[in-house]
Amino acid sequence: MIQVEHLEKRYGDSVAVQDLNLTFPEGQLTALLGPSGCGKTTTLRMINRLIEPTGGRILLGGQDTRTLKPEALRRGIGYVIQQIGLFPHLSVAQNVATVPDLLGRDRRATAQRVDELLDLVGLDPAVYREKRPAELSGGQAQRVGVARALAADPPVLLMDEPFGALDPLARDRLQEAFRDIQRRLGKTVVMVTHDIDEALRLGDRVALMRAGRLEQFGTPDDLIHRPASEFVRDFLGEDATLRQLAGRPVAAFVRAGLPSPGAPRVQADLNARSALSVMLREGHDTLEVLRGEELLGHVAWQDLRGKGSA
Ligand SMILES: Nc1ncnc2c1ncn2[C@@H]1O[C@H](COP(=O)(O)OP(=O)(O)OP(=O)(O)O)[C@@H](O)[C@H]1O
Repeated sequence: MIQVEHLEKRYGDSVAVQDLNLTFPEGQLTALLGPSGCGKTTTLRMINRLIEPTGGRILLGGQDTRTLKPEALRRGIGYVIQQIGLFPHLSVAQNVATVPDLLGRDRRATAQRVDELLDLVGLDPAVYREKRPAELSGGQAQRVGVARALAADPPVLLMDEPFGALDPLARDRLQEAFRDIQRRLGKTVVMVTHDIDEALRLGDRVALMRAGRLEQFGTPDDLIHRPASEFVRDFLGEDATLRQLAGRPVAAFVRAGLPSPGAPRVQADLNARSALSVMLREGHDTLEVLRGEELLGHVAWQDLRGKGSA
């Protein structure tokens, strides 16, 4: 758990972050969202003391981060940025092993862990272990960056626009993979993004900032259905529910029971927003949902409308 209390960062007369108070819950992913220049990156970098606050404090597991040496603090916190900065002269495996090597961990155990992590992020170790960063696509390099951040098994991960530089397809895939990993490993993640879809889709919690202050902190559902201000409502936009539907498979809305005759058929992994489009296009308020050949059940119009966040 990371507690932020009255956090402030001033640069001369200008204030980047102002009286920020919030708690990043343990084992959850919190998205830091907001317009350009609102203080997201500054907040993130104050957590691992790449930037020193000018006021307030941050508690990590109850301990004031100012009482720790920055290097020691950072060893317990993974950090992933958009330009991940892999070492070009080292192999993928050596890149992932950077921190365990630094900590003097057993070589053989580290090698095994590297393979496990490559596997976890969806890169076949036998194929990628010995490659150099220059031989990787952007998405693959980003996966290596995530594996490297996980290598020291830090309880906390800070991520700054980690998927920002990827094309939409690669981004979707890596987002999904990362979400899975995060749930499985129970890491506490703070992720800066300016992408509303990404925040609503990946965040257990979303902290929406505006001009250095916290505008709203809550679940995606809270922000969409109970916006704390006009700013929140405007920022998320009219189609906030649709946005959230886009991030969920139609399978999440399936109910058992007999479908209406002639209902169009869709596959379970189709996103719910597209399922809604199929209903509109076909003029049916029900769809049959299949996984492969198997009928899972059906989904109805009212199950999707207004329930993007249910
Ligand atoms: N070193 C610095 N000196 C002076 N001002 C700075 C410095 N770093 C950041 N700022 C200012 O602090 C404010 C917050 O910057 P920050 O990078 O945290 O914003 P952000 O929300 O991450 O923006 P973006 O989404 O564009 O990356 C901005 O107005 C920025 O101009």
